[in-house]
Amino acid sequence: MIELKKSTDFAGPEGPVVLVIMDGVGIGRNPESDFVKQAETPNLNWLHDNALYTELRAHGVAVGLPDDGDMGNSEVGHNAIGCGRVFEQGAALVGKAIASGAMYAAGSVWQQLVANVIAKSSTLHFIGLFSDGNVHSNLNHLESMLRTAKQQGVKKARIHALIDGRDVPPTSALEYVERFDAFLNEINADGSVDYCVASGGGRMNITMDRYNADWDMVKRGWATHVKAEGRTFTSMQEAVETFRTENPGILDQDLPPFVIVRDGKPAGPIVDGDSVIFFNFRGDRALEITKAFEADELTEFDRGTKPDVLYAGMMQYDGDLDVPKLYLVTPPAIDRTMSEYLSSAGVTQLAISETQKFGHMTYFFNGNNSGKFATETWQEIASDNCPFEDAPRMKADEITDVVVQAIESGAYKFIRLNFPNGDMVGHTGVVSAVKLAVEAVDENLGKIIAALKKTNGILVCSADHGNADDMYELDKKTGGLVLDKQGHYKSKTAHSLNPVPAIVYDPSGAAKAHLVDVPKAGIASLAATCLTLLGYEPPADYAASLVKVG
Ligand SMILES: O=C(O)[C@H](O)COP(=O)(O)O
Ligand SMILES: [Mn+2]
Ligand SMILES: [Mn+2]
Repeated sequence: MIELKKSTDFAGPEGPVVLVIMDGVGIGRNPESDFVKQAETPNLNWLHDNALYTELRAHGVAVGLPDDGDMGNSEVGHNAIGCGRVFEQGAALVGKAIASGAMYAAGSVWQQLVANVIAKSSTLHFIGLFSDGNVHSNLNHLESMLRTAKQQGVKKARIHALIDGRDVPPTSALEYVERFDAFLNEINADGSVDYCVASGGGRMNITMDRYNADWDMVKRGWATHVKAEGRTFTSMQEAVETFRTENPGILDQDLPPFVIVRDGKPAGPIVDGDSVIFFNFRGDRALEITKAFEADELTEFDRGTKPDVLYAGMMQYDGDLDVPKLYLVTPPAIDRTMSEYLSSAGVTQLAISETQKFGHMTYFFNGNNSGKFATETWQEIASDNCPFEDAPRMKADEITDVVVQAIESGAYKFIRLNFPNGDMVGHTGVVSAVKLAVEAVDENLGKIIAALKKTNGILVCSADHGNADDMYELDKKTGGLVLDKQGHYKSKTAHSLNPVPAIVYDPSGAAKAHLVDVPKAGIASLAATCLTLLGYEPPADYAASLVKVG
């Protein structure tokens, strides 16, 4: 049984502590590409000057990624914030399991998948994000698995490639296609194996929906990968080039689905007896396609006859639901989350966001577990299914209405919320909309501050990683902004490597909070900060609180 100790310095505020995660709102380094700076943000500006303000690391090893060249992301960010500690995550763990050979060892799930296709002379399929963004997947992992499959006697492999452009530059698909074609040429060269791409499409068009926002994406993915139904091409390169000619300006993430044909037939439908690996390590966008492969009954769409395959995920995606049944790498054992501690102390908690980030504040925040603790209430505001550049306010106003009511009701001592705008609109690359998105967050922050003033609550405001603060491509060598042929800045849709703000505002002053020096502080310190402000002693192994009280 875990236990949270009351602080002897401060009994906690009269009103609630409200943790606001401004998804994708970092602190930019280049004013021209920083659309947080360029937005009108009177509330953030005021907080910067009048509240406790510091900067936190939100990328690389500070959030459990393999190295400091890795940008932050929502999974590792919300895990760190909610769990108060830094755990090595999918990107690092899969890399290590491959390097040590543990992933392929005798008795492993990998061995079961390989044995299945060898025994049945069937096909080993790989579905996943065709990327080296290290957010959901890494192409290095796919290439390692294909090499190992060849060594172990797998004759036929098919790859179903979800084109990225969201964790990597927006129209970079052909760079990955070229790299992978060269890899396939090499691996197929001695004629002993037949490995090729069978289908694919843009990741925001097929397969990788999350949080039940749009199951039609999964339906299209199923038709494409499993049934091999759809528009046909002879190569992935031909598909990408054709779609771009037909729709100039289309981003990779939105590319339509495609099926590859060889000798007039689809190259790789998924059929009875095959093995299937979903090679993304991150869970949010893996859970729905996993359900489509695993569930006996599926109500979300008509799958037709489900092929009888051996299915595995790269990792376990949900520790509470034990999904998927088979997985290649064990995720970090994340225990004693802030939600669990608060629940053990009887502290009432509200978690809220709109659909696109709802699981971030619940499932990710609680360490990739979908179970709810006793004192938690979860509230989801339905997201619109529209291009977010057309509706940059998203549901920020609606989320805030509920939060303000929750603050004023006195029903919750701790409220946590995520405003998706900076991130979701940031991923579109449309900078005029990004500005409006950040302004919507700022305006709603103002309403939350007003409610906290009325109730003597405390605001903790931060972000999980940057995005809107870095909207143009940077030259990796010089760090300067890249220009396209017309001399314009090149738009960027991925997250940034920038730090994020951390703000503590206690309008009544009851906590007598002051900042303490936490060397190399990262966003994991937000958990201990919230616990301190609620009047508790943070657990000894949590990353240090940013404030002292009393
Ligand atoms: O899944 C996504 O939308 C992107 O790959 C990463 O964005 P997120 O980490 O902010 O969700
Ligand atoms: Mn995020
Ligand atoms: Mn994002």
